[in-house]
Amino acid sequence: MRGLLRSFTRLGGVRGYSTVTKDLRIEGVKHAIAVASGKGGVGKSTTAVNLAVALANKCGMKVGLLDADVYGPNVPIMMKLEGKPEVTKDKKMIPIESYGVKCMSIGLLVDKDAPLVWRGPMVSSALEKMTRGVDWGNLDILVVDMPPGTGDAHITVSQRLQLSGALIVSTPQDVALMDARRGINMFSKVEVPILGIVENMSCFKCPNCAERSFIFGEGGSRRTAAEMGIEVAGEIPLEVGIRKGSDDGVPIVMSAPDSDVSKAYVEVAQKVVSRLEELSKEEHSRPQISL
Ligand SMILES: Nc1ncnc2c1ncn2[C@@H]1O[C@H](COP(=O)(O)OP(=O)(O)OP(=O)(O)O)[C@@H](O)[C@H]1O
Repeated sequence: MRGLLRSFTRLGGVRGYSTVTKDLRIEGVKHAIAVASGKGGVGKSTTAVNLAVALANKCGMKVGLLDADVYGPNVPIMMKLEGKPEVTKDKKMIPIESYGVKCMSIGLLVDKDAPLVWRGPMVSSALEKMTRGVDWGNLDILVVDMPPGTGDAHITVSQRLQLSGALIVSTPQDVALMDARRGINMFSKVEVPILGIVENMSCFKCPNCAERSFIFGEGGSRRTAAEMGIEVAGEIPLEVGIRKGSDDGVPIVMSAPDSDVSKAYVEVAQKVVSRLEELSKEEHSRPQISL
């Protein structure tokens, strides 16, 4: 339904009216959401992984994780995925399950150390294979770890998956926030609702300091969110255990569920669930025109 609404509005149609068409969402997948960042290295994949694990293990959702970061697919290491995906009779790949999450990554299909060189339409066809060529079964939420930046791959994923929303990850620094704004504007242009902004490494709790044991950032994401009319979906502290967990293939939500960091990820997951519920209600209450 929303597929045609979006194409319609993109072609200059009138906002607020939809009409009946083929739904482009993946069969069996209720919501696909992007975890994106304007700038690279801000913790997008770490957020995607811990969000997916929190949604599955703390919110009782059926969850998939698609590593669409074609330039640096790290999910296989972060989720300790081993082997190649099996293929069904109708040639669909079966995701590999880890920590209760069904995972698929381009990193599972290529040699570990091979350079990933994408030319022309190759990114688009790889993403097609990673989305429609996978037997996801029934999922409440498919979390998509996007490539960093804003580009062709983002538009392709937004359109192919009919994203229900996008979560933007940034660090508190101005340079990261400037790129985050670009990301937010790009998703707005393709009519993907912003679920919120996650400020990663937002503060540091010094374990050995007697005084001033908390060092806070300057609340840059709060300012950016307020200026752009979006919500702060969470603030994740800087925590050494996160890096170790990623390298060892054990997301911190699993290894230290009672830590402040894990609680922060669970709060992000709960906000995502309630925001998706709100958006579904809004979509159902929109006026519809049938052809
Ligand atoms: N809150 C945090 N505290 C400490 N380290 C973190 C935190 N979040 C992420 N990291 C570490 O920062 C590094 C970059 O994180 P990550 O790979 O998730 O970023 P990314 O935005 O996905 O990067 P890329 O742009 O390359 O895809 C990793 O080593 C990760 O373990």
